[in-house]
Amino acid sequence: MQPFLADPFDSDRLHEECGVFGVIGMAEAANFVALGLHALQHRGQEAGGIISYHPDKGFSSAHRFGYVRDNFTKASLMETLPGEIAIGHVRYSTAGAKGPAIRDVQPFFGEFAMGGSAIAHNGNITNAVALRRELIERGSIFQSGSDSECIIHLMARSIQRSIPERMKDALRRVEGAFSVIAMTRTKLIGVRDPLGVRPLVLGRLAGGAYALASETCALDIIGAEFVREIEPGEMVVISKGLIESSRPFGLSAPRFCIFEHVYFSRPDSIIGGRSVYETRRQIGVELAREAPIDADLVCPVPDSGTPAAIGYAHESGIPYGMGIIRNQYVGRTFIEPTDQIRNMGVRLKLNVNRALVAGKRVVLVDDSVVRGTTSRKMKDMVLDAGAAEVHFRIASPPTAWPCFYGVDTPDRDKLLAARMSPEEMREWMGVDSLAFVSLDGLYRAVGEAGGRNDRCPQYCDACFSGDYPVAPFDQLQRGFRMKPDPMSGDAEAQPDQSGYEPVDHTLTPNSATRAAS
Ligand SMILES: O=P(O)(O)OC[C@H]1O[C@H](OP(=O)(O)OP(=O)(O)O)[C@H](O)[C@@H]1O
Ligand SMILES: NC(=O)CC[C@H](N)C(=O)O
Ligand code: SF4
Ligand SMILES: [Mg+2]
Repeated sequence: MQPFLADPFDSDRLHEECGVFGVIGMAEAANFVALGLHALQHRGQEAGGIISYHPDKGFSSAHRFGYVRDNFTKASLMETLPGEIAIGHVRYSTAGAKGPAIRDVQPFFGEFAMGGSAIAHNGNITNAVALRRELIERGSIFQSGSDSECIIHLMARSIQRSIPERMKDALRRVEGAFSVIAMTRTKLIGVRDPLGVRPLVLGRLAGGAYALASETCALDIIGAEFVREIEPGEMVVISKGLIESSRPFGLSAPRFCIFEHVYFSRPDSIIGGRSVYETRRQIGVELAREAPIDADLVCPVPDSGTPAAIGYAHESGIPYGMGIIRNQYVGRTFIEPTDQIRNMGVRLKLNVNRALVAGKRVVLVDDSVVRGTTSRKMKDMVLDAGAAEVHFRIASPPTAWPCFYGVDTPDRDKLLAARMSPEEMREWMGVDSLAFVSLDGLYRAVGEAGGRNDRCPQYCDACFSGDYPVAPFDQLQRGFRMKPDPMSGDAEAQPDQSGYEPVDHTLTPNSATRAAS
């Protein structure tokens, strides 16, 4: 039996995608990092790590599997992480060993001529396989199977004289998505890729201390004031209470991940000046306008479907109720269950509130459909409980393409929307009606009144549209076929509405990058 297994019941879902946090200028900085990582736990539950620096004791590090609360709360461990500067990482892997491997857990550390440096990366490097091959051929000795380790080796090869300059050199060679927090003996560094696919924010604490975090909810937990987002393509270097900003990359139009608004970020975070909760509620409003239905009750699939269900109920005037109750104690640290328990699937996490749904025409609202497992099982459970009708409303467009930018997505042939039209999905789920918010509706909900600008999309929405803002180099090398560009005149080559074409499904982000390690 394995001591730790990522949620055995959702091995084929979209998984979260790492959280990063750093503090400079606070005594016992590692304790603040532990709190920040705890607030970011939803972004990765596989493992976590913290590195700190103390002038007398040098760099110290701890990497552990499992939840932050089970590891980084023990005084005996936290005492080993002294100093006023520290960074940390919670991980859901997109690369590296298949199965838990402590050597892949971040932050990573490197010793350079001008001193040590540690980095923590959220995102996924789309040319990591190629970079790794090149680096190994030139003599680099990799310690892990992670894509993120390439950054340390590229820094080691740079001829620049300071660590921030070496980071710039390194990151100019890296393609894909990265929000990186780094530290030296005296500096805290934050940088976002030119498209700003993944989030990163700056916070201020009393006495000239600063924090960098994936989301604002992690600033709230330590009482830091939100200052601003790190801009796409920006690097900030914080030292002695001063912040230096630079733009190491050429200018590009930003393409923030729209799925952060739909699902990944916490609803109490603020992204792009917008409350994530309010955006999700607004998606529900758009859904109710686009896909109205005559029904008696609107129920969220908790927790992630809740704000959209509130919006749907408000806009439609149909009463809202908690027809599905989530067991808050279902964790992700189960030991491997027997097949019998595994087959119970979502039943262990979600249960129907029979008294509420019996005899009613129920609208179930969820944030996304990936494999369709949740929706299909929920429909059965709600009907078993005596509901008269079940209608599904989904607060995102059909997820038909894998993410190569830091979200662990199932193989493409397991994505329901890659194989079926919405009507086929409805039939397969066995529900009375099924509707997804349109891409334009989603864009309106995130504040783009005119919807999606197809010529220059305002967000990354590749998992819905197949329009990848950064060509996934390693994947293309391994046979992944992108949807033909409609602007190039090849559009007729598309086989169906979702753009599905059978591809080599062994080449998912994980297996592809893992194969190289
Ligand atoms: O179509 P499927 O393959 O079933 O995946 C979709 C479901 O997965 C996610 O929930 P999940 O239960 O993983 O996590 P949550 O508790 O954060 O909503 C998402 O919110 C959907 O409910
Ligand atoms: N989900 C992430 O952001 C993962 C970061 C990095 N690619 C890793 O596998 O560890
Ligand atoms: S492909 Fe989807 S999940 Fe991945 S970055 Fe783009 S919008 Fe986000
Ligand atoms: Mg869910």
